[in-house]
Formats: sequence, C-alpha cells, structure tokens
Amino acid sequence: MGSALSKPAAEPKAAATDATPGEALVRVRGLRFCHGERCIFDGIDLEIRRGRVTAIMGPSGTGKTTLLKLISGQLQPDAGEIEVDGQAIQSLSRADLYRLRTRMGMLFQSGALLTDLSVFENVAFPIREHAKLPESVLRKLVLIKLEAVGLRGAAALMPSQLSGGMARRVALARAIALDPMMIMYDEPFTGQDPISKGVLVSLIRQLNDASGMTSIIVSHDVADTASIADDLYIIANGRIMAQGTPQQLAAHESAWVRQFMDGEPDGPVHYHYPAPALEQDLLQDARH
Ligand SMILES: Nc1ncnc2c1ncn2[C@@H]1O[C@H](COP(=O)(O)OP(=O)(O)OP(=O)(O)O)[C@@H](O)[C@H]1O
Repeated sequence: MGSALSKPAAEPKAAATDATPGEALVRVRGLRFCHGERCIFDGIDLEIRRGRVTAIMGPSGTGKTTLLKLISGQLQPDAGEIEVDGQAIQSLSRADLYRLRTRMGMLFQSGALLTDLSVFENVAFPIREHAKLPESVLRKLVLIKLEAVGLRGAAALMPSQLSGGMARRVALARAIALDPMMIMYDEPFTGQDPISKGVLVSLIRQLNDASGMTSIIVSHDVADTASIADDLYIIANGRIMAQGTPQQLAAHESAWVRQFMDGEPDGPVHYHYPAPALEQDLLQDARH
C-alpha cells in the first residue's frame, strides 16, 4: 500500500515528501520523441512546480497527450531526460516505475468507469488493488473521496445511472483514491455542459489546494483552463512556443500566442486553408 494512504486525507503531500511547494516536481530536459520519421518533440525543456496547477496547451495533434504519457513512463523518450520527484523515469526498474505511477493520478479522456461496478466499487478498485485494508477503513477512504467530489450520496449508483458530468467526477475520485502526489488531466472538460464544466474547473483547483497536490491539465479549453492555472505552457511544432502565467501569456509579445490565448479565429493563425480570393473562384465557375 502507498504510504500516503495511512495519512489523513487533508495532509499536504508536498510537506509529506519534505519538498518545498514551488520547487519542480517534474523536470523535462532536451526531450525528443518521434513516431518513426515524425518527431513530435524536438528538444523541449519544462518544469512542473509542486503544489501548482500547470496547463499544457497547444493546437490539436501537437503532442500534449504524448507528453503526459512520457511523464508517466508509458512511453520512452528518444533523447533527453524526464525526472519525477527526483527520479529519472528512464532509469527506473519496472517495479520502481510501477510504484512511482501509483503516486500519479490520471484522468484521461478515455478513463471510463467499469460499468459492472457501482460508483463505490469503482473508487475502491485502485485501493483494493494496491492495499489490503479492513473493509471498514476502505469504506471510510472511498466515502471521503466521493465526498471530495460531491458524490458521497451517489455511492450505490451504477455508472449507467450517472450524467456525463457525474461520471467524470467519479473518475476523478478514483484518480485521487491513492492520494497521489500529482494528478494529470487529459481534456477533462471535453463533452461537458457549461454547468458540469464549471463544477469540474473549481473542483480541480480545490482538490489541488486542499491536498497539496500538483496538477497538470492538458486542454483545448483556453479560457477555463487559464482561469485555474498558475503556470501555462503552449507547445506547437515540437517546441515550447511560450510559457508563463495566464496574465503574462495574455499580454505576450507574440501575436500568435495572444491569438491562441484569446481563441480568436483571425490573426497570424489562419482559419482558412490558403486559397485564391472567393470572388476569383466564383467568377471562374461562372465563366465555365
Ligand atoms: N501510435 C502512434 N503512432 C504514430 N503517430 C501517433 C501515435 N500516437 C499519436 N500519434 C501522433 O502524434 C501526434 C501527437 O498526438 P497527441 O495525441 O499527443 O496530440 P494532442 O496534442 O494530445 O492532440 P489533441 O489535442 O487533438 O488531443 C499526433 O499527430 C498523432 O497523430
């Protein structure tokens, strides 16, 4: 069982590892990663600071999910180093990597609930897998996690009885079941209505602050993500295009970065694929 489970739920994890909030929990240096001939990253450096919410943003297909998989050791870099909590991911044994991964919560888009198990059992699942606890202790732990996402009252429901927003929150309770030191969210807001999205946005921030966790969010949703992020990275074309606080990026010297932050359709990033003037195309059709 992860030692974190024996601590009170509210104890800050950063303090538990004698680390100072604000120091880097994840360090990425000179990262290069390619799928065959196609390089997704070509020498990127970044730091995820402890106790903070860091957002990784960028155009679709730019490698955001790939970066999370590299940080969690699901993929191996072609070059460079990734250090998590002082441990170089590439040099860990399978057993050590497994242990480290139990301290990383993940809420991936595809992280569906197990449909044959109740909400309670879905959240209990990772705890049962990693710890042999008396049923009464397990029950308390699961109920605390469900309470944290506002769904203690839904413990007996089956996944088919939940709305999409509730299901995402149960998945979140499951992701924090082992009291991870960090949690990675991959597109947590996708498919959520505005109210569910608002609930998730504030939950992510609250959970981060209440438990001393470190959060990484990958999202297209610039406005919502920037509203809770302390630090932002924008990646594109295999590189870090910009980094800073949301305020710094909103006032960035690059028009491309400002356009990205504002989500404006027009600017240096063109919405239209290059084409001759519309009139020219239409006149040409009329002539034929
Ligand atoms: N197994 C694979 N083999 C080859 N290419 C892949 C593989 N997995 C992903 N890719 C490519 O790697 C690139 C990065 O993918 P990734 O999913 O990390 O991007 P993303 O920024 O998370 O995208 P989105 O924002 O659309 O979710 C994409 O162009 C994708 O097509």
